[in-house]
Amino acid sequence: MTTLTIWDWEVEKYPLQVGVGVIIGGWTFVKLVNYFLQRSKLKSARVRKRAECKQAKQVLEDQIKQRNISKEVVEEITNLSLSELQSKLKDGTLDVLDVLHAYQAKALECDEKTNCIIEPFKEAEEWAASVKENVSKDSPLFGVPVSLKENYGVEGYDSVYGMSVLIGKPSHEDSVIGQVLRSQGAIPYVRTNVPQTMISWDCSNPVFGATKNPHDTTRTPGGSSGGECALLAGQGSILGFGSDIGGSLRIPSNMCGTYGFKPTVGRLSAKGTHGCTKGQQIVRAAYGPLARDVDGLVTAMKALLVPLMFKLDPTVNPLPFRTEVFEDNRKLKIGWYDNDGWFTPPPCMQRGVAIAKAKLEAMGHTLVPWKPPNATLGAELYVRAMFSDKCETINEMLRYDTLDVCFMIQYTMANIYWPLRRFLVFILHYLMPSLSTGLKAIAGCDSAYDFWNLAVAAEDYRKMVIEDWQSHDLDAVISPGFGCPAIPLKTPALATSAVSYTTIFNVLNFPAGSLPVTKVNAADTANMKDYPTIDLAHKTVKKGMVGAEGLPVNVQCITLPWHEEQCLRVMKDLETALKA
Ligand SMILES: CCCCCCCCCCCCCCCCCC(=O)NCCO
Repeated sequence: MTTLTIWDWEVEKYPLQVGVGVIIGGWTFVKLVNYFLQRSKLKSARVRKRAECKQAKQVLEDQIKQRNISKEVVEEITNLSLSELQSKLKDGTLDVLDVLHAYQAKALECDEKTNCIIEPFKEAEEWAASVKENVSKDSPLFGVPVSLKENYGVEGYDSVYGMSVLIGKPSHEDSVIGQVLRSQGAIPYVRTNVPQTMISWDCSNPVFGATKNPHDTTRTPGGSSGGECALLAGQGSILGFGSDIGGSLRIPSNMCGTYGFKPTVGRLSAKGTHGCTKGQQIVRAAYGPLARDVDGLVTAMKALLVPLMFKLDPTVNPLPFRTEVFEDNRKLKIGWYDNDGWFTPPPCMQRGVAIAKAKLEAMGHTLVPWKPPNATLGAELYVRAMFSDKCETINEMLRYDTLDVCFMIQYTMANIYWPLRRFLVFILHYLMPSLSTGLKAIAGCDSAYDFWNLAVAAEDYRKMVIEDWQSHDLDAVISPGFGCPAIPLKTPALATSAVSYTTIFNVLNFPAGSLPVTKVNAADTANMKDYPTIDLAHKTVKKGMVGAEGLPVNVQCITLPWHEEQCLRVMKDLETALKA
């Protein structure tokens, strides 16, 4: 009888061991093969998607060449402000198609420099023709080209937000905001890039690559609506739309020197938009406009707050734009702060607030020091809510995907094995307290009971901040636009703590807008020598400030929930004072 041997084992002697070994080996082999097959499937999907989008851009570029539109005309049209453009479209000085063609050409030029566009809409010409035929010239956005962040659903187009698994799964209908925009005469013409998962303030992903800042292409444009703001800052868009669950309308506005407005959740419709935190109801995403001036934001809000939106999405508050509140010229009491006590912003951000404060005072408003109490609790609640599912939704979507550098730190922190997490939380508490707080909070919730308690804690925090605000009798508050100006590409994940300046108003669900007030100057960078380097985030910002001269610096204006018009009014006052 022959003896079956594996290596030099006699199988008959160890049947159990061999059996278990074969099962484990076979299972591991099948798992590994499956893993590599799934990864290669996703890689092919990415390659295919990139090629399709490149091809769509190429087709548009060829059309632009054929149209023979001069560079001067493109500049002339794209340099007009929104109100100038609107009046020229209305009185017929400019034709809807010419305006569209100018913006298409300018958008491709911006894309060349910053990689801000995912793809143009193939139907843009058709939509423009339909606007000319069916929409009244008196409609607020008649003939205005608009850009959309990639997570706005558009029938027949994928919303991928850097997750390869979402490639080839197109939306079946347009978002409500998209539908209302088109009914008001707007023409969507391009969709813009975002970071993987959109839970990042950088703007890169393995499908479409990194978007760069038009002011300095070695730096981030911010995120997650980074493609939108890079395009606006390069004059490749006049009006864009994005989303904000932690600052995504305001952070890239601050990095690119553009204007962004986050309304109260439920003021504008979220129907037909996409994201990977849909089931998380403690901090919800708000949708809003991005523009080149405050008038652009106001025009967009007015155009959207109409009966059609309330009909298409009856879950939104049916409150039309209150022009009387926006135009009110009563002098206001405005709180200000330049350090939230959680993350120290560099001197340029504090100077931005000082400029805004002086300008608003010169307009007759009263400015008093105030900041949201307990910013550390605000940051903790934010991170726990965002990762309350222990990152499982994202883990599932990213299982076979390539992880982008913009999400790597969040992913790693969320997935650390619990004994190691406990150990690190304990050690870091003494070395880098804010990192320790973040690491503890990002562990999320252990049960539904835990989640309910988190919801109660967030509610109590909102109540406490509102009471404090009201006890100071404030109408509005101004703060730094973010924790820092644009820092080099790939470094934002190392400075995640800087998001406390924007995330707090998502936890609170207060309307907040961002507008440019100044630029980083040589004195700001020289003053960095005293900047604290207490943890990785501060160190990253300090390093990132080298060579930052000339970058935009924004401030935020904030009001209580549903007071959007008052928030925009403060922004308008500040813009007027700055331009005077
Ligand atoms: C606030 C304290 C941070 C401590 C570090 C812990 C890591 C937590 C990671 C949280 C990152 C949040 C970034 C948010 C950026 C903006 C996201 C956004 O608004 N997206 C729009 C989606 O529609």
